[in-house]
Amino acid sequence: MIRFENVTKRYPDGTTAVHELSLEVAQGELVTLVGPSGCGKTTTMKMVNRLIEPSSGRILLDGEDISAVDPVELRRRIGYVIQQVGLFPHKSVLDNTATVPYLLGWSKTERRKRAAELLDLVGLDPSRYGDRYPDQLSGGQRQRVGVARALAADPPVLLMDEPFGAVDPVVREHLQNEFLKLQSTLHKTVLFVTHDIEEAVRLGDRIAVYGEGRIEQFDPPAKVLGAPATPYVADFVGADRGLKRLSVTPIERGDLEEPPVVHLDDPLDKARTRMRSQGARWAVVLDDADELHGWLAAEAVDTPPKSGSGAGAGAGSRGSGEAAGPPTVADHARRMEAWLPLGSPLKQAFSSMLQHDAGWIAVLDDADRFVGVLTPGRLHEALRRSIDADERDVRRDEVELSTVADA
Ligand SMILES: Nc1ncnc2c1ncn2[C@@H]1O[C@H](COP(=O)(O)OP(=O)(O)OP(=O)(O)O)[C@@H](O)[C@H]1O
Repeated sequence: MIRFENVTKRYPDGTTAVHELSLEVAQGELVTLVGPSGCGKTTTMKMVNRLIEPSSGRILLDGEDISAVDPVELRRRIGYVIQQVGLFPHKSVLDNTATVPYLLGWSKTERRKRAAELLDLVGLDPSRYGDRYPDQLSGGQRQRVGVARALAADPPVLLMDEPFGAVDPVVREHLQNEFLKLQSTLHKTVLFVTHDIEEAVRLGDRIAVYGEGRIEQFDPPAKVLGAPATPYVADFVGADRGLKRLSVTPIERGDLEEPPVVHLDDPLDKARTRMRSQGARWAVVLDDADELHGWLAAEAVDTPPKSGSGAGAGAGSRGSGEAAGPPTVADHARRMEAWLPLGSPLKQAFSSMLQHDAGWIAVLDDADRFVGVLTPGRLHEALRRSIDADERDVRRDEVELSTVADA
């Protein structure tokens, strides 16, 4: 979708901001450009909407050389979001959002309708915020208006230059998550500049790590963290890259343990037999609808209270007024709050274990069915697996490269 071919930008004072850059961003892909201040990220980005012209090389958009496209027409196809947002202070939020539809000559009704839709999309209620002025918004809300405005004419391409750079870390994380959610439905082709490696890792399908004016590595986040291509990249991603990697490695089925599973209405004897036969100290408890209820500890099963005592921490404990039958799992089951969907990052699993002070967390599939549990040991193995996979990839690349070199 966006293709740089040997693009160089030399400024009149002799500074080479970008040197022989070749890079391809696929349709619907989000590529983050990350690197220290002054390495040429913004220059790269501004060459795509022709705010800056390359000194040599060419840039293709959807196969078309952009140097032949009228810049105004080109910019209609490209949404642009910058750190200082650049909202018009004397215009309402609704009118700011409708800037591009206005320039495109849409009727007032059409523009306002579209602007309202977009404000909704970025999480701002148009009836509450539409008539406000930018200085009546928080920094995070202004950034949202910036994103809504960039999306107004539904451009296939978005350029985002440190769009969340000016807000505090908590708001930033919130905006990043919202943006990811938005991107998962809109599938724009996005070039996203940041100097924050955490942000690059969290958002990017692929990351281009810039050294001075050139790309040191262009790979998916897990690979940049797991197998930095050069000492420069290793240094840039930081010594704690193993930790950062937790946030880009998803929980897979193969990572999970399968503890004994019992149901709330199972007799305790049956649960005991099942747990003993698997040598387990606990079992996962499901309700009638096969949904996760919680867990059952072996101690509770081993030393059951006298029948009919109604003891137990479980939400399913029966009231004292009921006829006392043989004890069931419900009498002793405990609620379990620590669960995550399959595919969640390992980091979330780790933080959930800490938050709930749990030695494991339950993992559910898309339909909320229980599939297994992740334990600290399995989490470590999952991390190891993803590092090993990348090392294998790197070795394969080396083999391919040397084969090409030998040919
Ligand atoms: N108009 C200009 N004239 C001369 N040099 C420039 C001009 N604009 C940028 N530069 C230089 O080009 C290099 C790359 O700048 P650029 O703004 O692309 O970097 P960046 O990676 O986006 O930095 P930052 O993260 O600080 O925004 C820098 O050395 C900068 O000083």
